[in-house]
Amino acid sequence: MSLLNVESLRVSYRTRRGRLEALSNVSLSVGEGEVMGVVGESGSGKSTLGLTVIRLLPGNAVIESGSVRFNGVDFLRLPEEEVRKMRGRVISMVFQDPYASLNPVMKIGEHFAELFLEHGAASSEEEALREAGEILERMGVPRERLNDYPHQLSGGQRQRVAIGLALALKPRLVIADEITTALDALVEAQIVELLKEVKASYRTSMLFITHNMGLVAEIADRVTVMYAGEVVESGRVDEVIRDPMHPYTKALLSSVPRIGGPKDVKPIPGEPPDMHNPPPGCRFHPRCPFATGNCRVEEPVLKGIGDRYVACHLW
Ligand SMILES: Nc1ncnc2c1ncn2[C@@H]1O[C@H](COP(=O)(O)OP(=O)(O)OP(=O)(O)O)[C@@H](O)[C@H]1O
Repeated sequence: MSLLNVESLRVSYRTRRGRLEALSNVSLSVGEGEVMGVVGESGSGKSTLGLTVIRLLPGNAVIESGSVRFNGVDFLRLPEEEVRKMRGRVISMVFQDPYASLNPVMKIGEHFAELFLEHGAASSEEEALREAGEILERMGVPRERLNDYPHQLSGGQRQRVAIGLALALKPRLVIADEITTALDALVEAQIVELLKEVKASYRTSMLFITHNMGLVAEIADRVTVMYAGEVVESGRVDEVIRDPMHPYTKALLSSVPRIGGPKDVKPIPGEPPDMHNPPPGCRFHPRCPFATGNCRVEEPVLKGIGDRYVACHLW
């Protein structure tokens, strides 16, 4: 059985313009020690998925139906108090902006000490700081930085600290949401290297959310491709990259420069739909070069072909 099982998840937001369905019937699973890439353009529902899994959705979100099973337990039905105890210890999240996990008026060391003491993972502040120093060094940040405030660090170091905090209590699942997007290319490459080391040494499962298929290729074992709140394709990363089945996956792959791949990067023509009013039939049909009449009226269902899944009438 997988560590994380998301089944037929439907999540909407109440907005001034009415109800917006951000996730429509989304299913995926993440195995023990596995990195699942979740990829798609802005607005496809990736962050909503991550926030649902760790139960940090904003107040205007409504989980309409579906389930999130974590280690066999129905996570969406657990009392908030239990979820709070699990956050950080069993499941944690790293955001695009490291300040989402860092308090500007607390020293780096204090963040770790608070986390360890709150979860009973250290018996004294000295022990917590000793442990924190080791984690920082594993993250490639000098131990002396424990005495600094977040603003005294570079953007890359701040993100390393946020990753260290997320891993500190050795959780079983880390959700990483666009964690390199705000960094320049060089620092991004260093963080990707760090994540590869983390993957090899911590064996933590990861939901790696990104709009960049190139990063998925570097880090993930399997990938779930999302478009307009739906899963359009999933499978092993190497297979999906070698032989993408969904026209959207093909377009995503041609829109990123890859090491050794073609240099002529083609942006995906058109725009993702207004999610208050998504198109009928296949949501990708207005941008799809292969769309037929059927694609405009009938919604494709996700079909399994071996261990690959694709939602496209062409298959
Ligand atoms: N708090 C909110 N209230 C209302 N609508 C929201 C809220 N958060 C997200 N949405 C909408 O839900 C849809 C999915 O957004 P989400 O942030 O999950 O997508 P995403 O793929 O993570 O995109 P991005 O990379 O831009 O964050 C979008 O149409 C977005 O405008």
